Amino acid sequence: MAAQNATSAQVATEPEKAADGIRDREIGAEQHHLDRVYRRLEEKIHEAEFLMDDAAKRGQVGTPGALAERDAQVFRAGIHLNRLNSEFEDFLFGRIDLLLGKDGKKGPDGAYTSVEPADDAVRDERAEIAETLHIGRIGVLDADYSPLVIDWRAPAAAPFYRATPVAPGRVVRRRVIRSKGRRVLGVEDDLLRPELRTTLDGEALPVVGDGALMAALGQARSHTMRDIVSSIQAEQDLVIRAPAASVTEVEGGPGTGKTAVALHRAAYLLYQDRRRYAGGILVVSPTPLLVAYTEGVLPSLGEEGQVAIRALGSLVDGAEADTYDEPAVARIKGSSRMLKVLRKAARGALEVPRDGGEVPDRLRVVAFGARVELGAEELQRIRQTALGGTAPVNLLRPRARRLILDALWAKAGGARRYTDPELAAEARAAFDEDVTTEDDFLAFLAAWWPELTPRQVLALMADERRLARWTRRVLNPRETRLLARSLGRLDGDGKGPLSVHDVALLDELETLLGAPARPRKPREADPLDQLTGLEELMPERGETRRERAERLAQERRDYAHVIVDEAQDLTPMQWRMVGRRGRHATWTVVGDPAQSSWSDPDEAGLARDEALGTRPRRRFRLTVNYRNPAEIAELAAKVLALAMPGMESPSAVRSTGVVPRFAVAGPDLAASVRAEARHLLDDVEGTVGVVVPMARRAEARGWLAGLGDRVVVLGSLEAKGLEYDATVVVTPAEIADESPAGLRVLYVALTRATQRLTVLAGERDEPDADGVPDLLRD
Ligand SMILES: Nc1ncnc2c1ncn2[C@@H]1O[C@H](COP(=O)(O)OP(=O)(O)OP(=O)(O)O)[C@@H](O)[C@H]1O
Repeated sequence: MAAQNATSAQVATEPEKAADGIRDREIGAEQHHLDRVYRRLEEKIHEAEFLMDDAAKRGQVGTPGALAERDAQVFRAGIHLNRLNSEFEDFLFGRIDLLLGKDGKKGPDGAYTSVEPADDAVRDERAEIAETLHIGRIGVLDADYSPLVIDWRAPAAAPFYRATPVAPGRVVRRRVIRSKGRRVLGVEDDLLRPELRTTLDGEALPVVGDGALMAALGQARSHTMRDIVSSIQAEQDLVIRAPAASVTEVEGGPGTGKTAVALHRAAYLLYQDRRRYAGGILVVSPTPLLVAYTEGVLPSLGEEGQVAIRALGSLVDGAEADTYDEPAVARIKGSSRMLKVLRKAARGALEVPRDGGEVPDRLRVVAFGARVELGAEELQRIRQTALGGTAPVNLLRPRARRLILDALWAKAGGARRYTDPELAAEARAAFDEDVTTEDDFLAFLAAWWPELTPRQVLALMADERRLARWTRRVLNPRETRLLARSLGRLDGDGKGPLSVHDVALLDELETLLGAPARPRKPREADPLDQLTGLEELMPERGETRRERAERLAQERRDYAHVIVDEAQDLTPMQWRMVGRRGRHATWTVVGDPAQSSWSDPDEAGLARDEALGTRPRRRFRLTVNYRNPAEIAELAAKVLALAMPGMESPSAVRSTGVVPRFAVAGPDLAASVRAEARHLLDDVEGTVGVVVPMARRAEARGWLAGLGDRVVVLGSLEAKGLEYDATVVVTPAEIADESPAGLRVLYVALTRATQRLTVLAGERDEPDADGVPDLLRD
């Protein structure tokens, strides 16, 4: 049998030989073009180097502006060549052959702008190719400014992605070119106007291969995501190039390319309006695993540094959370009810003694040679008045200080002593000076109105009795207990492991507390201050109020565009956190309600609406599943029907002919998982993901030791957005039972594989004789 195969592989038929000949010729043609591109780039570098050299030799020849321009040219050319040589394996990846355009107008990239062909471009099924464009990751112009390569994001490249046989526009043939370094390795063609196959210009237009998409989808997966720049599909391209105004919302099932599209959109926006977006695009991702998986995509598109990809647990500076609360706790922490609790906590924290001390209930000072005292009630009243403002608690401290001085001044009878306003102001200034330089007063203030950090307040919430005062009428006693217990991980200063949901609470507290004031720089007393009584409200460091506002805004980071991936998973509190980072931003929000692990979609929807504000929204839907073969998608659809009855699943674009495997775990679950993972490692070339219930995540880490780094184990919530050549989904019923959104989490787990899926049933799955779990039977 093997010998027979070898023979048939060696002897090619005549048509095969002819096809090989055409393929070689076409590869040769593309190689020729690529060589030309490289020659041109080298030329540009030499040109730029020469200019620089020349400029240096001639000293100050030319204006400084011209010299800077030359340097910039050298710099740009250098970057081009560097990228070409090192980063971009397939720098030049596409070509379109186009009919004559309707109006004959050309755009800035030298290509015809019209999408539609001229009326007489096709006559009696004959036509001429009027234009051939090569598409690449960056644009290159020839010496005569004709386009050698068009940037994939340029308008002229759009037909490469948008043309379909139903609406081909001017495109006759679309070609994907595969290359490595400077060598063209292959070409794959789609003929979009099959009627012109043999009649173009009187000659055949050769068509090679089955199209690039299938080739891309069949490739083995690694631990990092690839860009899809050479095979973006029309419905995806519409999203990528949607105008940036307002909010772009994208929904689509698993594997429809939402993440890929969102990242390509970031690159597109930067290309479109670099000035506006440079340094200001934030991509919010649900997990650090997904950040690690996707962060290589933008550099591969030539965009590095301008886009911040952050996991929800790392959005707040200094916090790096990747632990998960148990579902019941996560539900409390994520709910918008927490806002009320945190508001009370931020203010109530002032009343909690710090560092083993007490909150003082009286203030005694000596001023003008007399003792003046404020008692508990007076202090309480002052606190309430100060807290009457809506400003953040730390920023109300100067107001409280001022109110105390006022009260002391009144008590000391200061106001009565002077009738002349000028004298009164002077005396008051001296009084304030006396009081505020007393150590006792400073110690009192530090204890009575301490500057609070978000972490400290969070830690204070770990005391159940105290927390109960802040959760009254908002959380029930059981919820209060769960919340307090989960925060017990933190020490008195709030140090300790944070959960992903804690981070949104920290961010909310930061807003409620305000940044603690910086150490004051002693400054000359301004007589006007005394008169207006405003000095305490003036900011530190000699900043104006406006400067301070700007500094605070900058510290918070306001982005120009915010992309939210897996948006269905954001809790209301997380929406508030993300919303604060995009108050003036345009947005791209991608997600799939069917994959939501949040239990109350309506509550999250309201928070999302609030974060996005009243900006107009443009909605898109992606309908094709590029990840899962039909056999896997079909199985997952059974869970979808249970999780979200009536929700349509996306149609899978390919099929492998291999149905999912069902196995039943033996008494030693670890051994069963290992055996299944091993099987799959033999079956596929790339990665294997083992998805376990969250509760088994810790124990499962040891199960696969020694199997190599192609296989990874992850908790069901961590599987979000990731994909593997093959997956083992362990004990589906346990995953489904783990939280109110468990069925949707299971749907996510079942849709991670690009080739093979094994379902390993446990006892709770009630497998039938074929090992099929109850949940997955028809
Ligand atoms: N046009 C395309 N060409 C080639 N591959 C594609 C294309 N669109 C999507 N893919 C591939 O399909 C897979 C799924 O894409 P992606 O992860 O972006 O989907 P998703 O909608 O975010 O999925 P999920 O909702 O499950 O997280 C990826 O491997 C991606 O590279």
